Amino acid sequence: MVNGSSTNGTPAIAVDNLRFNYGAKQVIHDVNLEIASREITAFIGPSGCGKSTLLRCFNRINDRIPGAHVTAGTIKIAGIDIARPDLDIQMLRRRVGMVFQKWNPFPKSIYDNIAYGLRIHGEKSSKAIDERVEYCLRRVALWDDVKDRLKSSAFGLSGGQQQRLCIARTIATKPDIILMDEPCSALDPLSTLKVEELLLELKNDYTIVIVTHNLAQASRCSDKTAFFYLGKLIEFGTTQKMFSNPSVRQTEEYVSGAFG
Ligand SMILES: Nc1ncnc2c1ncn2[C@@H]1O[C@H](COP(=O)(O)OP(=O)(O)OP(=O)(O)O)[C@@H](O)[C@H]1O
Repeated sequence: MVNGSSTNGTPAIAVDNLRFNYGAKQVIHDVNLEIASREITAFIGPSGCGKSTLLRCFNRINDRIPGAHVTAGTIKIAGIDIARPDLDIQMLRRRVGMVFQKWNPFPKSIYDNIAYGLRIHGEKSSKAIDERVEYCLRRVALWDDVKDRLKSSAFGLSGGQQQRLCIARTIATKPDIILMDEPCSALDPLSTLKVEELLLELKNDYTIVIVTHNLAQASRCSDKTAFFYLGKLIEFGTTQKMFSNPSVRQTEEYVSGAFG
């Protein structure tokens, strides 16, 4: 069971000597990484370097891909090894929520997009559900836009609003960690800015890990940055240092746009 957020200095996510394969092909090579609570950590690196794969290891969503498997090492969430045989996977995915590149609201009303997960997790009180729906929509700055059309289809919202609805849906079930895989890459600049503002607000309560190709976004939003290349973690540090004075030449070349 993943139980509660990390406290007392325990990292929100601790990756220890992780190796990961798709079939016979190794795509993550001996990664060691500690992600602190209540921070935004950005994963950057050229296409195919393993950012999304590593992100998807954190809630074991890769388990759904035939042949995809961890071959060595461990991942601990709030100190709990998520490979434990008795781990409750549904609980893990509730604690470690995910937002995808292409927003994917359910084909339901705006209200039901959020209420659905609450009901699935056993909430029966309609008053409690109403309150949670409003709270989540306020947290993502959507409430004022949608409060008069909660029963309308989520598909009637703009792309940026749908993505914020998906974030609201993710926080509805009170995760500790939110994984975001290129959440803004299909959004226009204004919607991107709104999501970035939202991330900065949400990090007061959640640990956020974001995969992004947008280096300006990583430098604007994140506290820490991890740079990956060919499945290896090349450098990890404060975003300020990673972008202004990285220790490794490859990092410097990547953040300065020399390759990737
Ligand atoms: N389902 C899969 N089956 C087999 N190989 C895969 C699968 N998904 C990804 N890979 C391979 O694993 C490696 C890492 O891919 P991954 O998508 O994690 O990288 P990434 O850094 O997130 O790339 P991008 O920025 O393009 O999304 C790549 O070589 C990719 O081709």
